[in-house]
Amino acid sequence: MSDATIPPEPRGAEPAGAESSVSGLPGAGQSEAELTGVEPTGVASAGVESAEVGLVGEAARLDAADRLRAKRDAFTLDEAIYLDGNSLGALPRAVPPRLADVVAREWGRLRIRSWEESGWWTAPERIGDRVGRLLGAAPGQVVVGDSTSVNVFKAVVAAVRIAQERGAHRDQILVDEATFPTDGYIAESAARMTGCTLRPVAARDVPTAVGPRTAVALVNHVDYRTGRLHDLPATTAAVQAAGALIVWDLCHSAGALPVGLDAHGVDLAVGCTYKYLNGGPGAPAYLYVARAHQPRFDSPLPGWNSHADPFGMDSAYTPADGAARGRVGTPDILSMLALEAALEVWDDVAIEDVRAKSLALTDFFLRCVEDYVPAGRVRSLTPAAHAERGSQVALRCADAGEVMAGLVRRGVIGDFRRPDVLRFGFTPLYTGFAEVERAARVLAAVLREG
Ligand SMILES: Cc1ncc(COP(=O)(O)O)c(C=O)c1O
Ligand SMILES: Nc1c(O)cccc1C(=O)C[C@H](N)C(=O)O
Repeated sequence: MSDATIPPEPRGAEPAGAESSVSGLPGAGQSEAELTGVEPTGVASAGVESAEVGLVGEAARLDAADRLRAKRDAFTLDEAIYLDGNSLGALPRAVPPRLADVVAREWGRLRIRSWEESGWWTAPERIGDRVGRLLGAAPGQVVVGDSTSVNVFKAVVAAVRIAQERGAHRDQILVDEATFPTDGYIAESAARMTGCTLRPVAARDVPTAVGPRTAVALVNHVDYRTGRLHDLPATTAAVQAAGALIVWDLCHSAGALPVGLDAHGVDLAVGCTYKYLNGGPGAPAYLYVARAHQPRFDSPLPGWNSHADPFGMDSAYTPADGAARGRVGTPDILSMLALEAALEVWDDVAIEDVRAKSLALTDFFLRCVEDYVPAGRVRSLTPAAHAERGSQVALRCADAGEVMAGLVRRGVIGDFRRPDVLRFGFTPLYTGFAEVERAARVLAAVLREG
């Protein structure tokens, strides 16, 4: 980042233990007016400044009380304020040495022996169990591999097949109408392949839209655009009461909040590992098939890796038992073992603590935005109610593209979703409250400039 600049903390704010926001940054030494484009003597500035003093102090107190604070050291981060972990999580420090060992020793020296001696062959299920723990799934139900898109395909087609065994009249797939596009595209193709029709409905209306003709409902746990958290227990119960199956896309909830797959009796779920699980760009995704469905899980992609005896090289397909039935072809070992190393950071972390901090971070950001940002410039699309909020804040803003570019220039990394959404993701393992306050302060400065 060549020109990361953060408006200085207000005079009088000396947060004990808080990181310095300016020293060492390219913006250090510039006046507030130079950084923000606002004269500090202005009326608005004076009002904002007194609010800042309180919020800077509060951020310091929240950071000091944060039980997850030390986890930040487990990641490679710099002076930029990284609020894009809901797109690509930061690099865990454990990954580079582990990958170096995998390449030099396991691949370089052990070569083909590593499939067995280094545990490569069983990595999809082993790492699946590790992901499963964070999703509330008992061992043996999650397999890691492929992309989320591919796992959506496997899950939806297999779920339709199970539903149609119950009754051939089940010929509708419900899909969350605001879904991340890939789920919609794949559900549409799955519908054509299985003789179903696709019915887009709002996620909150799935419980009332589901009926005797529904085979499957495919719903996002957290909406990628607004950050709205959908009601997984109630939606799952309603879909199942109608005799259909539910498939949840957990991309934006895994690693951010408790999901409770087993506790809520979810049928199938998919998700990626490169967001809050920090598995790296293109890290393998996962597929959860509840144990009760595994014997009937009829994969539309029955590759040799999911065969009961892969090295039997039999021309007839016999599916493996358990989660391995969700495998397809040779696992992407380098990415998979990078993910395994990335997951070590979770070993002593309770997802409930992560959720508590996530809500505190998003609450605090919303308050700072409310206090700092000129009235009427942004509107939050993210629900205020905790029960309806994931781990991101989405702000509607007319000139969102330029505003996000301005934020990134000043070292606040969020993302822009067309046409008018500023998205800020909060990763409790490495995001601090002082950063949140500074991000809101920079946002206000960029908006005043604009
Ligand atoms: C909800 C959701 N589903 C699916 C995907 C994409 O899946 P894939 O990993 O196949 O690109 C994303 C993000 O890219 C997403 O946010
Ligand atoms: N998967 C991504 C990629 O390969 C490039 C850029 C962004 C992504 C994303 O994950 C986007 C993300 N799912 C979203 O919520 O918008």
